[in-house]
Amino acid sequence: MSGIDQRLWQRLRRDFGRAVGDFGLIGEGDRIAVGISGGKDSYTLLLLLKELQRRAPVNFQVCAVNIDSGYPGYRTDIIEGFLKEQQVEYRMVPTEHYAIITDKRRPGSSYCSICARLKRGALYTAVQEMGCNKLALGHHRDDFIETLLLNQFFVGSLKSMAASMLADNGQTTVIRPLVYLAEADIVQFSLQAKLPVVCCRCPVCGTADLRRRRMKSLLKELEQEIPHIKSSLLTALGNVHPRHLLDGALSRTETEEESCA
Ligand SMILES: Nc1ncnc2c1ncn2[C@@H]1O[C@H](COP(=O)(O)OP(=O)(O)OP(=O)(O)O)[C@@H](O)[C@H]1O
Repeated sequence: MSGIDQRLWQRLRRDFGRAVGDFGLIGEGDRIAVGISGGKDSYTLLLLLKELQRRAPVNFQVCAVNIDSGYPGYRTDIIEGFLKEQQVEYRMVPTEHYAIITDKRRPGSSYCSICARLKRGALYTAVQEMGCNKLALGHHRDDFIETLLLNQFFVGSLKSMAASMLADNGQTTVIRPLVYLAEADIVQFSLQAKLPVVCCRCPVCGTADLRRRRMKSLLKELEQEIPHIKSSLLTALGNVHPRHLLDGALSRTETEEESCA
């Protein structure tokens, strides 16, 4: 790609390819819809999938889908322009989500969680209608780590996200091929590639998710002292020792010797 630091581009491709391989994210004949929000992550995801398509030994198709939640000022025209330029099959889905949320939301309930739930439903429907078996989302390494911390700090649960998981509709496999990509690399790439990033324009855009922002700043602080903290936390997600947790429902297969490491 022109105008891009080649070492950065190689790193993104390497991390992306490693995730695809480690989690078996793409198979022969897959038809993958990329959820495109107009943000840096999903644009980058689309470009990396297209790049992989050119050199992968397996044949798969890539298309794109955008859900317009109906917030005034959301520049879907810019998103559509990008998708046209990329010569990718796409679907723009207008919805009444904004009106529904305004109408139905109970005082005190989270704006973001209702919006996300409606969006997810619309995405699954569109993906089915487009004949796709997979939906690719742009969550990256930092999203995984922050979600892990958020669940521990505020929910009392030990979980993050899956790199590959069958959706609740029982039909669509949701994949997250950016799991190994550092957000800082995606930011750099999006600037160098001049990606046409747009904001969703929801009423809480930029002010919501104070807790996630706190996790970000906490990790940044800790990184001064523990430079490898993010890679260690991500590794921890794939290195679980059920016997050393307190959930009685987990199988107790680990030996005592392993548990003393
Ligand atoms: N309006 C939308 N239409 C289609 N897909 C979406 C939309 N909003 C979010 N997604 C998908 O869900 C992923 C996670 O959404 P989230 O709102 O957390 O965005 P984000 O972390 O800011 O990422 P991005 O930079 O891609 O917006 C996105 O990367 C994208 O793949």
